[in-house]
Amino acid sequence: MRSRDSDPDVPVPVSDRVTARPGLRWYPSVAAARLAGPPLPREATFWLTLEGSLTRALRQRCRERFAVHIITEGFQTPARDERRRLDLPERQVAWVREVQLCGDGRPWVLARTVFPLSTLNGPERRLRHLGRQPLGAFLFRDGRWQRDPFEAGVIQGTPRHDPRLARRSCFRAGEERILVSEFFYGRLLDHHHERFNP
Ligand SMILES: C=C(O[C@@H]1C=C(C(=O)O)C=C[C@H]1O)C(=O)O
Repeated sequence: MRSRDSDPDVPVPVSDRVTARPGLRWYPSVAAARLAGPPLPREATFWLTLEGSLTRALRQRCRERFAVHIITEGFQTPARDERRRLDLPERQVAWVREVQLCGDGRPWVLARTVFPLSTLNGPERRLRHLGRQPLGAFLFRDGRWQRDPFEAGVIQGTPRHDPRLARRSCFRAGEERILVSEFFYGRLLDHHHERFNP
């Protein structure tokens, strides 16, 4: 498994992962999260339901530079709820990529993508070698990949600037599918998206 990509601009601990954080609860939709979960910041709906590429939306909000910071990439056994969404057998490994999408040197989104082994054939072989190229550049390029509706995640009991909200959905292309989970850091949620700056 490749370790963290050294990037002096983004001084964040490698352990900064939220997938297993105890305070994380998933809801079937943003509406369900609003009904049953704690009050959500006004900006939550914008980011949790944003259609199209999140990368593109974040790039538009950067003053200087956007960067993908690799936290880890490698073969792992996905979490149980991830295996369930991808219909993977109990012990099957998958290719897992965790990155931070950073604007002007600060992490804005922690993204975790689970690629079943069956997806990594043919042209999708390159998905194991994305490096600092954002996954969105590949998924939104040719309309082959369609996205399922979002689930909304709420992380309670977390420090203000850590990820507090999340979304996840499957991208599908024929029989292939990948699960993309995106965790939004507080600094993205605390600013009105039109006037957002880090
Ligand atoms: C799916 C997209 O790609 C983004 C970039 C990712 C990556 O580079 O690993 C993962 C998920 C997304 O936040 C997107 O831009 O919407």
